[in-house]
Amino acid sequence: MSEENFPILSPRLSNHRSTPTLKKQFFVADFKIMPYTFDSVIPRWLLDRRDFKDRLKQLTRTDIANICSKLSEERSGFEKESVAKWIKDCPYFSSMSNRKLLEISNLLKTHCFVKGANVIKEGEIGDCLYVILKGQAGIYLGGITQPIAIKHPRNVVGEAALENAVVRTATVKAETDLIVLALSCIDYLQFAQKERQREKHEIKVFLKTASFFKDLLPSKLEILGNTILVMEYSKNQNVYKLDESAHHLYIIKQGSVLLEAPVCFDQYKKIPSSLREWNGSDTRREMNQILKYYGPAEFFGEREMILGIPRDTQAVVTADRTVLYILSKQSFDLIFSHSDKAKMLKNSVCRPTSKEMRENITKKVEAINTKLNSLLNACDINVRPTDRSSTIDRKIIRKVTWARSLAQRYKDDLTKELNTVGDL
Ligand SMILES: Nc1ncnc2c1ncn2[C@@H]1O[C@@H]2COP(=O)(O)O[C@H]2[C@H]1O
Repeated sequence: MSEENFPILSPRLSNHRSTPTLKKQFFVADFKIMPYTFDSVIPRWLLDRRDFKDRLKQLTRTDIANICSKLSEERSGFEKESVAKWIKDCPYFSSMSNRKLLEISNLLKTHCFVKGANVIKEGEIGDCLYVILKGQAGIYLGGITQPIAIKHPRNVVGEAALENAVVRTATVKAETDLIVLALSCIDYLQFAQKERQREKHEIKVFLKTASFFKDLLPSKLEILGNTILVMEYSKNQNVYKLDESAHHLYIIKQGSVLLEAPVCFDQYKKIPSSLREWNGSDTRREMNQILKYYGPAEFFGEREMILGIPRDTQAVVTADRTVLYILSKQSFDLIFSHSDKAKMLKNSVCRPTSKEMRENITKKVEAINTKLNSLLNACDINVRPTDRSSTIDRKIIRKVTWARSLAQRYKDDLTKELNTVGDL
């Protein structure tokens, strides 16, 4: 939600002295849902201040938790609208109509969990779903100690059991102190189920735009649409890391992701130990080689899952608010035949061998080093007056200074390039 669209929530803000009509507006807003926005009452210069923006965000978030801890009859129209606006920003609810969002937001109740507490236990019957308001929740499968995913605010957990009428598919743990908004199973069935079915239909239509999924049989597309989970990621968040077990395939709904592989290589470093002697030692360096960028309607993560190996690449989100559809291995195996998987493997991004990647990087490093050395030579920074007894020519000093600064500038640029060579 952009700051301009933040509803007015804080009573402290309502006492703003420069806006005498504000009290009246609040009074009216309590009876009628009115689309007031911050920038209609707070001066732009104040809204643009970073500390003010941060405080505003904090207040808004806390207030959502406060509003949802009241009984629904005790919430004002304005408060209901604020919660509805907040959940519209969650990918799970984003396509619902405003009227529906208002209905649902009125049913949400605040729950708090301390760090380490179980929010959901795998195998139990699902009685509600949760929208994360503050904190992080880890998803754990079958007693594995490492989470298969970490969910952040605006993500939903516990929807799968309600939507597919199955027991809880995973354990969800509070990774930090956690504030969530709960929607009970009964309320979900009565108010959200229909909208979710419509959304699932839209997911199926979207999946048909993704290569490989467009030719799927309708029955398989049905399973795909019904079992797929949606999750939002922020920029630089890892979708998966190296050596993790491969449990999922990911389809990009919006945003972008890059796939990279680490390359280790030994560097021989020489350090002078005396006037004529050098000591050398091998140091191990690791660089990430970018394999591919993925955008909307593309999918990734299938290769290791099909081969049954741990992740030998890592996937990193490169755009804020990237939304991914997640397909579990179980559903994947149900939908795709052996020949489908073989075809997928053939089309999947070709991961160069470590040797190839090493050679590739070494070549680039050498090219940069050559460039650097020729630059330093061209600058001729060791120029000295030939006549030892004469005083050093001022012109030469100036030339040396200039040449040195030029060399330094290029050296800095090239060193930077050298450090990021893995990204080339
Ligand atoms: N692979 C996954 N990725 C992200 N979230 C998951 C995954 N598997 C299960 N979950 C979430 O964990 C929840 C456990 O309870 P549910 O099965 O009701 O709903 C599940 C999803 O919200």
